[in-house]
Amino acid sequence: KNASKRLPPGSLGLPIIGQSLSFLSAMRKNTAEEWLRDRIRKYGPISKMSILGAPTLFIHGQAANKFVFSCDSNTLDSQQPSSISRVCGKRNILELSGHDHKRVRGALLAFLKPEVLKQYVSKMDEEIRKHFEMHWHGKKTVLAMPSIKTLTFNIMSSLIIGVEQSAKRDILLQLFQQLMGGILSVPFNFPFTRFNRSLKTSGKIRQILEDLIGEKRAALEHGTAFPQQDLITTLLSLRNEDNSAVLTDEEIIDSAIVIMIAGYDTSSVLLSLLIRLLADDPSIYASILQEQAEISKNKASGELLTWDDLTRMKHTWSVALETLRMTPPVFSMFRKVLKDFEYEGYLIPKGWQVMLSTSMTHMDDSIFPHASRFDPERFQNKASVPPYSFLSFGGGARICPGYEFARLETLITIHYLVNRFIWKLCHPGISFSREPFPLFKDGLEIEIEPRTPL
Ligand code: HEM
Repeated sequence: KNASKRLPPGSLGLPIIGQSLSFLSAMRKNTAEEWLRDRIRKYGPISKMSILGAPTLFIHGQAANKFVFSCDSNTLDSQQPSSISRVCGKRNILELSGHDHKRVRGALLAFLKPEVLKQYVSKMDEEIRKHFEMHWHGKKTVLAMPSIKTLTFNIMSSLIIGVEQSAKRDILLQLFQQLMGGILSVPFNFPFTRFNRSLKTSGKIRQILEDLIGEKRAALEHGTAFPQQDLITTLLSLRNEDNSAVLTDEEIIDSAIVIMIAGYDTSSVLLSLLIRLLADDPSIYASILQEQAEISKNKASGELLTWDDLTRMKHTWSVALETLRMTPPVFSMFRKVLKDFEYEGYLIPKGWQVMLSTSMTHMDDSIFPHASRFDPERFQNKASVPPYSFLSFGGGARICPGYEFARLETLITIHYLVNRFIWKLCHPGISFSREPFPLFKDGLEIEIEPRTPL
């Protein structure tokens, strides 16, 4: 056979199931990195397998990451399980490609870019303080992970769809939690399946968002809302040269659903990991407290944080980035193969998917020296992190547009946490399973004490 027509080494396993069950079980046991390491030992950094219903090319290394993130979108594009498009809508950003993807992404960034988000620091600050005052102060123990999930949802709700503290927001939180339950499920739409429940919930959320769009459009027309009030008003206000809308209502609804999902679970994982780290490591806790106390020292009681304050939280953000390196919430990324291509002499057929592992890259000693050592100094100087090697926010045309949003909410939350509380884990040494995002089985239960009175 012609060398250029060889398929990569490895096995596609059993029909349909392939290696899915063993991979998902490793994810749950938090040993997926070992699982992939074993493959690399056996087959090298390029191999084939079959997971999540498709033949898969697994590639590892900085050059592999560069290849995937800079590949043209006619060859490789976003790959999502079909349950996601059914639940989130077929015009959501993850499903769009080429020009449509660029247009919707550009529209989202009109709100998510730093120049706009900097105006929302005080709004996030109020939301975060209120959360701690209502749910943490006066308590002896807290289930930190669910509590932080509620917090990040509330921040998203208030800034992204403009729904602030109200019965409607509580309903939306419940609906989104139900939606998440079936978003990564086998898409069989029979009564009582997780998928069926998610689809029904998605219908209810869409109705609420449709009504919201109607209210916001009217408010913009009457001048009682302003264009950059939240993401939805921003999207409704974007116009082409001929005054036509840049996004359809369907695209606005689908994008809002995806953004709410993409934004709140990932950020809550990062914050939960930080809460565990700071409980476990007194020296990191002390170094963060020192930076944060320095910032509060110059503020009057009750004064809100500003954008400038956040730019001074460099060490805290380095600790967060190092946490994301050691435990990336998104373990691996997938791309769909849209046409045959050749990779390192192997044929990769149309219809396959390509998988990259973030964790494997982050734990590669040739990229991050002494990779298993927690060292926030690596991120003090951005230039010292080699390109295509820090993948927690992805890369290329689909790199996470929520980076700045996540940075702001993380820094403000950590500021109030360390200034106001001392905490320890109720179950030291507690680990998490990946479902697919890291989930602490005990809810990350902590014992808390106030550091300063309110
Ligand atoms: C610590 C927090 C976060 C992490 C670790 C994270 C991680 C990621 C990753 C890895 C991707 C790329 C996936 C791929 O290429 O297959 C991504 C995409 C995305 N993220 Fe985030 N994210 C975070 C927060 C957010 C927030 C707060 C928002 C919204 C406000 C957001 C919105 C999105 C969207 C819309 C995409 C899809 C982009 C596209 O397809 O062009 N993310 N995120």
